[in-house]
Amino acid sequence: MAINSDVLEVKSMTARLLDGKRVAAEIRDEVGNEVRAFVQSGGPTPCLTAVLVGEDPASQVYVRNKAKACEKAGIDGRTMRLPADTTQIQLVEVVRGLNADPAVHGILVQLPLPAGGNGGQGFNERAILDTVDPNKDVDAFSPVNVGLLMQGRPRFLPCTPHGIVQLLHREKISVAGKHVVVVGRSDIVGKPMAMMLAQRDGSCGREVANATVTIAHSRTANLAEVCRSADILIAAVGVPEMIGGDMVADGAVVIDVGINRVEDGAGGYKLVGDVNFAEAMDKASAITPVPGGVGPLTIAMLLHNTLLAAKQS
Ligand SMILES: Nc1nc(=O)c2c([nH]1)NC[C@@H]1CN(c3ccc(C(=O)N[C@@H](CCC(=O)O)C(=O)O)cc3)C=[N+]21
Ligand SMILES: [Mg+2]
Repeated sequence: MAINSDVLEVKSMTARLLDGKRVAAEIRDEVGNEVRAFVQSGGPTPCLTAVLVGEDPASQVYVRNKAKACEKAGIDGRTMRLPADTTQIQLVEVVRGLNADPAVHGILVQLPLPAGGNGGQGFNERAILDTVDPNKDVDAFSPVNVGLLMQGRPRFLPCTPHGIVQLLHREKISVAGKHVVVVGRSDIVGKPMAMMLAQRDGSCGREVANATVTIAHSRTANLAEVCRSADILIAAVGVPEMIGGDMVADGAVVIDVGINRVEDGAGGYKLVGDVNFAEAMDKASAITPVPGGVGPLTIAMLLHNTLLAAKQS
C-alpha cells in the first residue's frame, strides 16, 4: 500500500537546528572588521577586563573563552584573577581602579561570585555590580543601563538577550504579533529579554519587536499549558531539561538558554539545556542546541559591546 501522508497524518516533525555557533562566528567576524577599521581610523584598541574571583571551573572556562574571542577580534581581553578570600572592600576597590583606568573600556565581573567569599560572609553582589561605571558596563547589569533599556533607549544591550535577538533576526524568525513565552525572570536574561521583544520599534536590536510576551516562572500556574501557547518559547530557568516535549506546541520555535553541567555517567560531565532536546525536537519547527546555541552568541555580543564602549569613550 502506498503511504499517503495526508491520510497517515504524520505528527512528528524534525526541527530546524538554529546554529548559534555559526551565527556567533559571523558576528565575531563583523565585530573584528569593525575593530580593525576603528583602530585604523585612530581609535584606541578596545579593551575588555574580566574580573574573576576564585576558581569555579565553569567560570574559568567562560573567562578563557572570552579572552580567546577577544584576541581573535583584535580586542585587548584581560583577566584579573583574584583569590577566593578577596574581601568585599578589596573587590570594590578593584572595580573602582578599572573605572578610573582610561585604557579599559569594558568591565565584566564574572558571576557567580564564590559563595564563601568575603571572609565567609559572602559578597554583596549587587553592591559590586553597582560600582561598575555604566559607561563600561558591557553586561548592562547596572541600574542606569537597565533603566535606559526599559525606556527603549539602551546604551548597551544585555549580551544573552541581544544574542537571541540577533539569532532570530538572522534566521528570519519574526516575532511581531507572536506570542513569546519567556520562562525565567532573572535580571540577566528573563526580564530584559521580555522587555526587548515587547518594545515598539527596533531600539533593542534590529526589527525584532512587537511581540506579545508572557513571563512565566516557578510559581506560574499551569506552566505546561502556558508554554504550549507559545509561538516562541524561550527557556531560561537553569533547571536541566525541565521543558519537556509536552510543553512545546507543534511548530513552535524553541530557544534554550540553559547551560547546565550534569554528570555524564562516565565520571565526567556534559552540558544540557533547560529543554529536553530530543523531545522538543519532534515538536518544534526550530530549536537551539546546547552547547552550540545561545552560549556562543553571548560572547559575540560581549565583543560587540566592548567595541561600542571604546567608541563611546
Ligand atoms: N558577568 C557575567 N556576564 C556573563 O555574561 C556571564 C556571567 N557573568 N557568568 C556566567 C554566565 C554564563 N555565560 C556564558 C557564556 C558563554 C557560554 C558558552 O560559550 N557556552 C558554550 C559551551 C561552553 C562550555 O563548554 O562550557 C556553548 O553553549 O556552546 C556559556 C555561558 C556568561 N555568563
Ligand atoms: Mg530539544
